[in-house]
Amino acid sequence: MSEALATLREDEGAVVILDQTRLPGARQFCRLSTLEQAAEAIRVMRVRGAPLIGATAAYGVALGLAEEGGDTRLDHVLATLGATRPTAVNLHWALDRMAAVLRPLPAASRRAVAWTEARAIAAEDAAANGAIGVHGLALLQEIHARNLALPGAGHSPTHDIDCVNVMTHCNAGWLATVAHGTALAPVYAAREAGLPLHVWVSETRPRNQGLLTAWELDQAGAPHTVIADNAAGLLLMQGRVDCVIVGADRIAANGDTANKVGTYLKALAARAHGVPFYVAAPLSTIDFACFTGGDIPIEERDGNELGHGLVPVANPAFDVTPAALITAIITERGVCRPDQLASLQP
Ligand SMILES: CSC[C@H]1O[C@H](OP(=O)(O)O)[C@H](O)[C@@H]1O
Repeated sequence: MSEALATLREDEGAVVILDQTRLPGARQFCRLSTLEQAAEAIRVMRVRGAPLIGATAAYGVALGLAEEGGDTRLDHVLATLGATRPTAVNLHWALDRMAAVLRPLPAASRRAVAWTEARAIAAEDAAANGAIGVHGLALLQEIHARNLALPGAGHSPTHDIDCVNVMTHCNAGWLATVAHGTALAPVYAAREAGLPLHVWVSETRPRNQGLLTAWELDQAGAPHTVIADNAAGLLLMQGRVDCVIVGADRIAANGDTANKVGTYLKALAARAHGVPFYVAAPLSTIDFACFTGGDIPIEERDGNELGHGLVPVANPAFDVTPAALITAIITERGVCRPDQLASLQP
């Protein structure tokens, strides 16, 4: 991916982000120079996606300490950023990590160290997602080999058996991270490996992040088809999906997973039709302090995103998929069953 496509980069004491509220129509960049600008960018989803929200919050701490770094200021900076969005644990994980590094330091040295730590969080996210791509590719290669061994391979009435058909929900591509993406990382790795692949892209109402996924895949020259969210069940029933791969905003210790609203319905339909359902996420998205999905705060966003003020609406931004419906979780440390997460605990 070229630098010009980067979601977030440093620029002389500020942070330049790709404004995702302008995509897919326009590729517009925003310069964040203050704590308030960083908080607003997260809150209104100029940057979005759990890992990218975490990295942006980390840089937001550095921006917030530009003038002074005393305890009161640090508390205000952490509270301001922590109040932006509740569900993606990466935001709170990043702020906790920044606090742990900065609190023991004298106020005068906190600013420089904050930039260094934010830079490390961003670099670690990119590396983790690259590894997710490698582990996810192995799964796709297994599916491809299994398909080719099927009787009548290549003569499916509904789709090309030689091609691995992946379904995804929302956007968990490089736009949602510092680099590579999570759910789309195996897709990009498959492209590089020459594995024939097609992606069913769920539009993902009401913010239609699926169109971000389509924009990404178009940029990559990856075959894809956008579908209405409600069409997923038919495609799964018709045998036109070989696996579902989604991202995550918070994975509880038991493997229950919060992700964009609509994920749970796809998991139910996938299980009903024997299609493997994978969650792809870095370890920074696993919240071991959260025992089950019932403990995950679900963000309720402004109803105007859905009803435009004309009708009464409910607008939960996420839902929780029970671990029992998740075939495996693809992390930078490998692929594991939801009931094996404890082995990944730091
Ligand atoms: C790689 S995490 C992507 C994750 O975040 C998205 O939520 P939002 O667009 O509201 O930030 C969605 O749940 C994606 O799966």
